[in-house]
Amino acid sequence: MTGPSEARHIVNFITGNANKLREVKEILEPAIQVESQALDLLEIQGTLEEVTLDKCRRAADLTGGPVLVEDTSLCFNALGGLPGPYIKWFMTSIGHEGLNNLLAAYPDKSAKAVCTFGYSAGPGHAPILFQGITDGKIVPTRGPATFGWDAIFECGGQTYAEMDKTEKNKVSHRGKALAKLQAWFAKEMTA
Ligand SMILES: Nc1ncnc2c1ncn2[C@H]1C[C@H](O)[C@@H](COP(=O)(O)OP(=O)(O)OP(=O)(O)O)O1
Ligand SMILES: [Mg+2]
Repeated sequence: MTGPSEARHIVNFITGNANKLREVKEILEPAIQVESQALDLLEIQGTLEEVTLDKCRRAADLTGGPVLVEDTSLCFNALGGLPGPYIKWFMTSIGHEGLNNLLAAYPDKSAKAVCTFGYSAGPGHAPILFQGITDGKIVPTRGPATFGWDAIFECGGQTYAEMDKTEKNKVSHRGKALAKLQAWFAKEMTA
């Protein structure tokens, strides 16, 4: 319960991606108010967790305050988890068709979409991670190609691009990770 005298939780979500920001707002608001700064944070090489931890520390140092960051990976099981955190560069360079072609040599088209959020209370505070994973498979493009690789990731018979927003947020890697973050914030608020 939030009374008029109680401060509502506000997060400063640091991202350069407007679509991510829209999804995060759709899921978290109104319970958690989402503010944002569009900074292009340097991303290191490493595991999904290492990439987000480093991104979160960098964002806290740059803004000097509490921050939320997120990193999205798309892991092909036949390729030992690649492209993983490097999906953005693969998307930009070879696109939907190229990503499908990468799997042409393998019967296994299964993939995992992994979303890792990092929250830090500010510079010097250890980031806390919240991860969500959705299993699916890589298919030729279906649905409007408006957000990254949405149109080639199928789960439950539909690609992310074919789902309506509410439906996608319920099953998506981002929705699952944010459910964990919401539960953590709810505990913090009552602590
Ligand atoms: N739910 C999604 N559906 C489709 N594509 C997605 C989704 N989430 C992220 N992507 C895309 C956007 C990027 O090309 C790539 C993830 O790279 P990532 O570094 O996490 O994002 P980004 O660089 O665009 O934003 P940020 O500034 O938050 O790092 O996957
Ligand atoms: Mg990025």
